[in-house]
Amino acid sequence: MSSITSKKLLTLILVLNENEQKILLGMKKRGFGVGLYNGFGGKVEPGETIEEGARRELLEESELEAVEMEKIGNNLFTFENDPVGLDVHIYTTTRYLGEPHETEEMNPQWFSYADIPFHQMWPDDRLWFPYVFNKTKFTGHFHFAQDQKTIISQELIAVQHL
Ligand SMILES: Cc1cc(-c2ccco2)c2oc(N)nc2c1
Repeated sequence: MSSITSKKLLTLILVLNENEQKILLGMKKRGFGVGLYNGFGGKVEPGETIEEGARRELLEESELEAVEMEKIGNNLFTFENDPVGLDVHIYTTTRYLGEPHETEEMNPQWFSYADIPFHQMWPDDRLWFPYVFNKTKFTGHFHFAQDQKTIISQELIAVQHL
């Protein structure tokens, strides 16, 4: 049972090449989640919408500009003995401009849907990525042990609207 007293608002954007059934993931080069592949994203700045924040982070971290984005999910991540939860708003984009390039934060790489490196990603990803590929909107709550690696409990619900 998590007893958070505050939440940090974060974004995560997944770039999909639907024709080739590939997803663009970034290898995180520093900071929180370093050494793991993930979508692109980060904090929402004051004065920007969550979607604008997601678009900005994608551009900063991959040099791609999302033309359209679809809201696909919302995950709450909580940790044992930590009063701050992470409220992560998740988007996909299939229409984007530019080519992905390595940046200070991320080293981008395309993966076939069948070859996603889940063993080098956050352990929750393998649970909710199928919702993304099926375009099923979802809300999730993943409660982590203090090691930030082990999921103690989880809830994942398909929803009609986010
Ligand atoms: C605990 C946790 C955090 C994040 C995160 C940090 C910043 C944006 O997302 C995750 O991202 C994914 N895919 N699983 C995650 C688990």
